[in-house]
Amino acid sequence: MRRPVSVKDRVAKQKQAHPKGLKGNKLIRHYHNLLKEKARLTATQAPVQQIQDVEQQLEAIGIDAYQKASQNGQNSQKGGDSSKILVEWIRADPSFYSKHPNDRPQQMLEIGSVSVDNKCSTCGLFSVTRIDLHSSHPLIQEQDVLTRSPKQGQFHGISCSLVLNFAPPNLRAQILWKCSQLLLPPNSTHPPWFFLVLPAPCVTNSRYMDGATLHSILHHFGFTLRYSSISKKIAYYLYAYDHPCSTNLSWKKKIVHDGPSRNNFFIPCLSS
Ligand SMILES: C[S@@+](CC[C@H](N)C(=O)[O-])C[C@H]1O[C@@H](n2cnc3c(N)ncnc32)[C@H](O)[C@@H]1O
Repeated sequence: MRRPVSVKDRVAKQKQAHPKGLKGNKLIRHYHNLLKEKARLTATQAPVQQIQDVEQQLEAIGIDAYQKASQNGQNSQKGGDSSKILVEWIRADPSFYSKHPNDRPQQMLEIGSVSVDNKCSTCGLFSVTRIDLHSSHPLIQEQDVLTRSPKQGQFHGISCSLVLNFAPPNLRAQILWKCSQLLLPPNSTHPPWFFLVLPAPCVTNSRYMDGATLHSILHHFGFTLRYSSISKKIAYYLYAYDHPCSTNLSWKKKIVHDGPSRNNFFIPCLSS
């Protein structure tokens, strides 16, 4: 049986390697591990010095290098552009894709945008508003989705690809709630849609989360699963926003699959 390696140990091991030497997926993974370590230290009220040490390691890698690595992962030659799947699903479903030209392009919000020429931007179906915590292009607004107001516009669809796993656990439910508010009102015939992409292990190898748990949580936010596809690395989900978001959200964290080599990914939801 493989011994579990804690985030703390993984961070310590990677620290020995010079961060500038890390590339591609290794860099992305290390950056995520540092973010998790920072969240863990902050939650356990660890000494400020330890938190600053992790922050310095994050700075040494730099958000630019992290986003560049994410952009390269989206490169079509590497088959990494998740919006290709989104476009296929939307095109194939008449409830999401009206044949009437007056209904196009649909207004779409891309959260965590690192590229302006991925499939959702070039397919002609959508007019894309792109936001990211750290803009890497003039057509990407620098904005935290949590600070965005529905008054700035409501959307037919939202793409939230590899963002929830990047966000600290305590903000994940807030991001889902915000997405429900930034979509047009729920509709059962022609519903607004929500495209969620997660690293597959968040649902296939988490102690606290599996597909059924994820979809039940998302259902509380107004989303019903329509399409899913899981590869070894990535899980893709398209939800219909077809009922109102619950006002009393509460989901107790409980172990759904136990085992030593599992991760702790979860979406903590507190009742209001
Ligand atoms: C791994 S990258 C994902 C890039 C791309 N969407 C993809 O699927 O490859 C995660 C991005 O989400 C952004 N992000 C995380 N939290 C966010 C928030 N609250 N608001 C806007 N962007 C956020 C980060 O800045 C980062 O660029």
